[in-house]
Amino acid sequence: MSEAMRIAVLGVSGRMGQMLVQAIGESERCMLCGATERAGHDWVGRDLGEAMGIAPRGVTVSDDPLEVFAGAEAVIDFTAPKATVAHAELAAQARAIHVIGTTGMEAEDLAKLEPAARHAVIVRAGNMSLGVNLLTLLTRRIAAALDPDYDIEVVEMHHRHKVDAPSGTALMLAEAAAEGRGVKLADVSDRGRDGQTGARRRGDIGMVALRGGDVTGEHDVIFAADGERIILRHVATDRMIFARGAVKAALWGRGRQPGQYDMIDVLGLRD
Ligand SMILES: NC(=O)C1=CN([C@@H]2O[C@H](COP(=O)(O)OP(=O)(O)OC[C@H]3O[C@@H](n4cnc5c(N)ncnc54)[C@H](O)[C@@H]3O)[C@@H](O)[C@H]2O)C=CC1
Ligand SMILES: O=C(O)C1=N[C@H](C(=O)O)C[C@H](O)C1
Repeated sequence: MSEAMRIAVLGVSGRMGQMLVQAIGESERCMLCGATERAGHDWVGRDLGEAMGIAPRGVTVSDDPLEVFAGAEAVIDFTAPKATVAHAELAAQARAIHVIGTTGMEAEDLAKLEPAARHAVIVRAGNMSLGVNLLTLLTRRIAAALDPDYDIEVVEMHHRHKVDAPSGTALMLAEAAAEGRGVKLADVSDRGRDGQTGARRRGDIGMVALRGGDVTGEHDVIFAADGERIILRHVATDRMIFARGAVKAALWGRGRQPGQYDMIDVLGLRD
């Protein structure tokens, strides 16, 4: 049996960071070797287990990613866009597999991942669950089968703490719909209608974001025509689906060529 993969969790005190600690603990194929938080965070310098209110883990939370990356085969990053861009450069230097769940990254942030991917494996997805990745395939297929008389709208709802909109998942689903239609999302996307918008343009793909309460993540893709609607829906009720997906991605990355990959690659669903 091959050696357990040494994985570090970045942004460990976060909603996803704590889930990732749990998901790594579930697998015999990997072990937690390090954890980071942003400088000034009150978990920095403390034993991770003690900070989480569980038994001591023998891992001290660090605000020095370079030191942590040096001892890791993979790092899992659900933090914030600028932090993730900085992490990518360091992961490339350390030749560590970089699993990125962070959403809200702008085109300029994504462009900065390209040089890093020449030296390291990057697996990035706006949603790491099996269900949503399957839904992207269905969305692409249905969009390809229907003409633009079927108006496509992506509606998402998340908890009140979410800081980016539309969600990474909504963007994945809208991209899949555009791909199915053979158009560029940038040319047809209609985000956040307000005021005198005029009538809906044929062929547009709309995205709407709702925020409230503790909603883990809900996404509908609606194909609306005269006389009928098709609605594809994914409802996440437990963040462990994302954390387990991220751990799977890290393990999948072992021995791969440097480059950028996504969960469709990890799940073996690319056609
Ligand atoms: N791809 C996926 O499947 C999923 C993606 N996400 C995305 O993951 C990100 C994090 O989500 P949550 O955990 O809910 O947010 P959160 O705010 O609870 O956690 C983010 C953590 O990152 C830390 N952080 C920020 N800058 C840092 C730095 N430079 N170094 C180390 N740590 C740093 C913060 O202090 C915080 O603890 C968001 O972009 C969210 O949309 C969330 C769930 C699933
Ligand atoms: O911030 C979240 O919580 C989530 N973010 C991801 C997104 O932006 O789609 C994935 C999931 O929906 C939860």
